[in-house]
Amino acid sequence: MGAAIVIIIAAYTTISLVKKRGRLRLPPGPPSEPLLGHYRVVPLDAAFKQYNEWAKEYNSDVLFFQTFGTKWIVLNSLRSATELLDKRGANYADRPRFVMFEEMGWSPTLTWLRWGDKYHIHRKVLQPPFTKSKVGEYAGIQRRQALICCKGIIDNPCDWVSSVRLFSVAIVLKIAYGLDVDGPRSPWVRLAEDAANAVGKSGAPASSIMDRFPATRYLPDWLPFMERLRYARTWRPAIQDITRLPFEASLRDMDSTAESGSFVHSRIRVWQKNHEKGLPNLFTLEDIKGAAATITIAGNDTRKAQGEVDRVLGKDRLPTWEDIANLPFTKLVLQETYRMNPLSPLGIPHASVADDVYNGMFIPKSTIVYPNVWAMMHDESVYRDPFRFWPERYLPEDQGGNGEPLPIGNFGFGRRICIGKHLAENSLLILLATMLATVDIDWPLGPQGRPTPFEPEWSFRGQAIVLPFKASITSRSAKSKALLDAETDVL
Ligand code: HEM
Repeated sequence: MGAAIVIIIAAYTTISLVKKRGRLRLPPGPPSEPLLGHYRVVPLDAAFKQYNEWAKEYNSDVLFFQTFGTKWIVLNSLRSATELLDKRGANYADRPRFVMFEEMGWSPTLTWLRWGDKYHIHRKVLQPPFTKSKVGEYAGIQRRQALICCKGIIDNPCDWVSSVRLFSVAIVLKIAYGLDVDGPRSPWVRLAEDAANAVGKSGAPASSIMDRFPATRYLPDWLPFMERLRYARTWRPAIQDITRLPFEASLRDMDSTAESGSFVHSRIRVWQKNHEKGLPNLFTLEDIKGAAATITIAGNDTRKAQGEVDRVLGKDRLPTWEDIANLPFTKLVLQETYRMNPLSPLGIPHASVADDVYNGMFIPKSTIVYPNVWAMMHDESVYRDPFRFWPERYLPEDQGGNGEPLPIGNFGFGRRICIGKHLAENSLLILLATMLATVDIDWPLGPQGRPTPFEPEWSFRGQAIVLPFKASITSRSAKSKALLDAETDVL
């Protein structure tokens, strides 16, 4: 019975596609399997690398795939991504349905919402607190957490990962809920980390068997090919906890009048006012909960940069926000980090609203669109020696650089571009500048007691997540340590 349904869906999709596209061709792609289409052809791990290989093999920056009636294309060049997702943005502003994330227990959240009224309300509420000018209000929190992070790294170098986790969690929990996180062992850090891992290792968004064929979400999860349904159900409590627990704690704070300017507190005040006046609340309490969780989930040749930091600061103080403008090379280091390892190598997929034609290729309505950001950032025709970490590549030729363009796409494209871009960039810049001023990071010591280079390992199941690695971490100098201790003592 199940097989018959699959055959009917596959036949129906093929016939309607042939009818609609007339003489236009679909973008090319590798051969598919009978019934399953490309389901087993695309690898779960590091799919972006395989897509990049296929783009070369089929000599096309746009590739087409389908399975169980679900169609998707992959954009492997910046040119196609800008043309479709930016210039024709209105037609590509939708998202596919994220069935696996529904199964994981997500409430309505901006990132996964389909294009429509609910989406517009969420974006209207969530965007203003994160505009370029508004994020300046979080500068104090960010600098404070950068200092705490660097002190933690120096005091406990073997567990540098916990200090970095604390940095990102403490900033977003303060902004979203007004919560203070008191150290790397805080249960809030664990909670946010679990939820980020649940999403980050769940595979490229909208690519599970449930996303391709939603009825499979009702199958028993012990079946051998339902690995990702098992994953979704295992991690469901983590998503439910991150949505519920900080929200409840934030409401308790509000009751005890320890109110902050946090996102939740200000939205609850709006909600209460409307409620008292008998006005409709389009942004419901469930929406506030989901939006705050979104902020939490959504929310890195250093010696040369160190030299720049030293020149700007001298050695008698630690970086402040005023210094950031004078650290152009440090900014390039950050850009090169984005380029080498984009956090979401296949972005977060968009979906097309209506049929379209690009370079003579037919793109049907409701096609899922993945920008292969990793391929764009490793394009040899744009970046010479793309696997080399080389921040100078962006400098003009007369300054010893290569005049290459800054990477585009790490924060997405078009109407769905990341709302947290400015917040994230500021956080990373102040952390990087503070690290450069206070910490020396080198290769770990090998058996002969000498620094030994190695390649860190990555998890590429979904987001690109570097696995914890050992490094030799020391304070840069007694003076920088004393400055750090003095500043963190008074926090
Ligand atoms: C380095 C950190 C971050 C990176 C690399 C990143 C990257 C991205 C990407 C690739 C997208 C998809 C854009 C698209 O669909 O084309 C996105 C969307 C989004 N990001 Fe971020 N993000 C970061 C930090 C943040 C932070 C701190 C927040 C919270 C304030 C945030 C909130 C969002 C939201 C709400 C969306 C969905 C926008 C929509 O669908 O309309 N992000 N982000």
